[in-house]
Amino acid sequence: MIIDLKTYGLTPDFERAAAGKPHAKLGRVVNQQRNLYRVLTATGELKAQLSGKFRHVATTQTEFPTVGDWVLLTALTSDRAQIQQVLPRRSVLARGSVHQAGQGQLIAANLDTVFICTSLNEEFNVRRLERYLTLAWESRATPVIVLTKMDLCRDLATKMAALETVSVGVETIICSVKEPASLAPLHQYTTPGRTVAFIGSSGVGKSTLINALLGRTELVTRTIRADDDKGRHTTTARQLLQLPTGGLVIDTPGMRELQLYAGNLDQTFGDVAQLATRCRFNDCSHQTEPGCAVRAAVERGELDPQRVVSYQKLQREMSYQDLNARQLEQAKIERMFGGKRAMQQVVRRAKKRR
Ligand SMILES: Nc1nc2c(ncn2[C@@H]2O[C@H](COP(=O)(O)OP(=O)(O)OP(=O)(O)O)[C@@H](O)[C@H]2O)c(=O)[nH]1
Ligand SMILES: [Zn+2]
Repeated sequence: MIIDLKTYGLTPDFERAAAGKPHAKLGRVVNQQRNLYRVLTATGELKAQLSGKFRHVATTQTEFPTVGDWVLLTALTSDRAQIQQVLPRRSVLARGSVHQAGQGQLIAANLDTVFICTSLNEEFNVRRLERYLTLAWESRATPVIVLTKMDLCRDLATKMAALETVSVGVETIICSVKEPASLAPLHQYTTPGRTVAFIGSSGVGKSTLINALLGRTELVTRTIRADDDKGRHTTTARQLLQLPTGGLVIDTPGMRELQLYAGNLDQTFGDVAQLATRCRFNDCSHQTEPGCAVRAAVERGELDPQRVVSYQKLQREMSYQDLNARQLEQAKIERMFGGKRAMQQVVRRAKKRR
């Protein structure tokens, strides 16, 4: 069997990166189950594990392969191989602080587009969308907002207006699987060799959309899935699937479990960050400090106070990501009591009272 890896997204960049190792096999990770990977190579699919050296040398989570990665392998038997190296990624979707600390949990690599799905019925929530956007920007793939279940939406104009406050510079696609023509804009991102993924809360219609793009019922949607049936996938061995348009879609369990993590605050909260530069104090918390430009904007009615709350929440979470357990405890104490000494006083006073 000879497979043209270009149909699996191979680009000249990856070819060049592999050229230095002519004896190694080049392949793309199409499935990961713990330490067991399935890798598609020009001569077929191989079951692969990490080489001893790889495990020995790797120090952070982000160095390990994930679905979508291009890897170099040495074959052991006709269907088994060892992964020697992960080629530099074009993008990587992760939760946690991959880019700062290298310890985030990888979800998928080498994506061109991340479709952020949110349904136009009761699920619609701009703040949540904002967080998914942050995550997508961090990945270095291009985010595209997909508003699903248009057929169930009665106040599109209100929702679009709310959306515009956070979606600057991001294309938005409004669609419904009930109207196949509305899915056409998705196809421009799934041209041959391009890789996409769908993220968003449970039930917004990700599986339904992927099935529609695949033209077959590959993924079990909520309507089909019985209540006691835990598994969402049918017998699919691949988490990276080819679409009839020639594009590729990655759908891993991690993508479904994606927790909302903060990333580049300035990207999604550009307006707040801009205002904050005009606060009198550099480390202004925008709560009680004099000369706070952020609070002033809220008071003038120019900035949604809810947005400031989200910004501060994300800011706190971000600083948390890089702290170890002990530092976390310290930070918590500081927030509650204004420092360790203050806490000790609180404790002493409490003891005295007893
Ligand atoms: N009316 C309407 N229903 C839809 C549409 N898209 C999906 N649904 C329904 O929404 C429900 C959830 O769809 P799924 O595709 O399973 O949602 P999901 O995002 O994959 O959910 P998880 O697997 O839990 O992450 C199903 O009952 C679908 O039939 C749509 O465009 N219009
Ligand atoms: Zn301030």
